[in-house]
Amino acid sequence: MDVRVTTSTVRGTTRAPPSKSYTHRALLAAGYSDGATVRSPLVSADTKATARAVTAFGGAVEPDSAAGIDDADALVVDGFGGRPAVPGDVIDCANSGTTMRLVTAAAALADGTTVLTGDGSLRSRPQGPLLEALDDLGVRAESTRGNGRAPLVVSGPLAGGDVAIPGDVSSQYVTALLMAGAVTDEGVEIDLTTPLKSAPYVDITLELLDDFGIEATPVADDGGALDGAAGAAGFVVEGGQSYAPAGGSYTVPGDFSSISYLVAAGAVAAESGEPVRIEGAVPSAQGDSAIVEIAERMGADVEWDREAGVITVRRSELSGVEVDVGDTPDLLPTIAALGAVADGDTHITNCEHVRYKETDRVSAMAEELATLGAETTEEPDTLTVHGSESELRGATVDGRADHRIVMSLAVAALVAEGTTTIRGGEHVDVSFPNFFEAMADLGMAVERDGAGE
Ligand SMILES: O=C(O)C1=C[C@@H](OP(=O)(O)O)[C@@H](O)[C@H](O)C1
Ligand SMILES: C=C(OP(=O)(O)O)C(=O)O
Repeated sequence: MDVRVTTSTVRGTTRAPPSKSYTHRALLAAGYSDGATVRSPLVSADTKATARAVTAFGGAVEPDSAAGIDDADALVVDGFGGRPAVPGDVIDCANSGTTMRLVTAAAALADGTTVLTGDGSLRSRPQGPLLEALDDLGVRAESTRGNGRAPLVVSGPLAGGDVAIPGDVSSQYVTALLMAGAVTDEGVEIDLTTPLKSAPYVDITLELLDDFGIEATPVADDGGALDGAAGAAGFVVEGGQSYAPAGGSYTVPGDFSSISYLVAAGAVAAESGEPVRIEGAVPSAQGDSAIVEIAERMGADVEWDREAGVITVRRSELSGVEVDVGDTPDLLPTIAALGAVADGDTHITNCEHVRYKETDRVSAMAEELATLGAETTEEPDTLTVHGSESELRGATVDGRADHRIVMSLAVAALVAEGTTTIRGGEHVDVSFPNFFEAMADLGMAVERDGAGE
């Protein structure tokens, strides 16, 4: 679907969608339990893939009312009690890397064979280190094409044990092993062979596991317990634990990766003197809350009332900065879009792992922002955007079938002169299904294939 965005200003109050990362984990953790309710879930293409996997393992995921899953205020999960059944069919993880990694480790617990696949993007992403780790733990875990990519075949059961895995490809391997490890007989000890990137995502996992009554510990080189995943040499999770959230339910916080587009839109295009207010910005373990500090460093007029969970942002002149995205890969497209509007160079460093996402987001942003008139320089682990608002001109850009590329280009399109056509606008359904409705409510001039404003 083509989306056309014409230069416009934004103002008013909007609400952050619920967190994709927490929803995936909460649905699977509820699956590992005897049953639990997930309140304020993100219902999107990716989280539906995790719900399908929970169902395939013998659980069930139902909306709490007759409203239907897309409008559910809560999802009632009937769990499989730590013992996934052998699925009756292939599990389709669609576009979701989180689903594929977390479900591959869950599948290893089943006493039989599970087959996992996904769309073309997901079948190009790296799964090799997780397959090797499971293989080392005595599970048959293979790529059908022998290239470390899906389709995958996993035959359990997994008893647990000690395993080594790199930390610089995807933190989701660690999350997967910790979540499954808690219900093994022997537990799992993970030794990182390279430093962990995207560490805050493992903190999200540890926070959620704690809320489900599961103990898992990051450890230092000397084996001592650490407070968080940053700088960890490994992780330990005891086996034989039971998932059960206090009171039988878990509430998902707002999503800071999604909030990043709302903050960026306000920073570049808020109506003069008028703020954009974003509700649902409650503090949690999400590393992507760094968007507030990054926007501030660029010169944005932004305030975060953490207690109220409200971010207020007004338009201001932005300047280029240097940002290390080792911990916050999903912010790269947003920062690149901000950089295209800012004055001077924005250097985004430590971003090689951002190439392993739904698409190579480093190249995608370098090329698509260049189409809008921004100069960009790409290196293996650095993207530099040589910004200047006056240079951005509406053009036809390719969203690369990647939700974050689409949403970031839409932010740049707010200030690009004339109309920008973004191809593949429908892919926002992966993480922020009502993105264009929310932006239109704030004032974005947007048309979607005859859908109007
Ligand atoms: O665990 C998670 O919820 C995620 C981890 C990150 O991936 P990597 O750990 O592969 O960098 C992030 O990019 C992804 O959007 C969500
Ligand atoms: C990379 C992402 O998600 P996943 O790895 O789950 O596909 C994302 O949401 O940006």
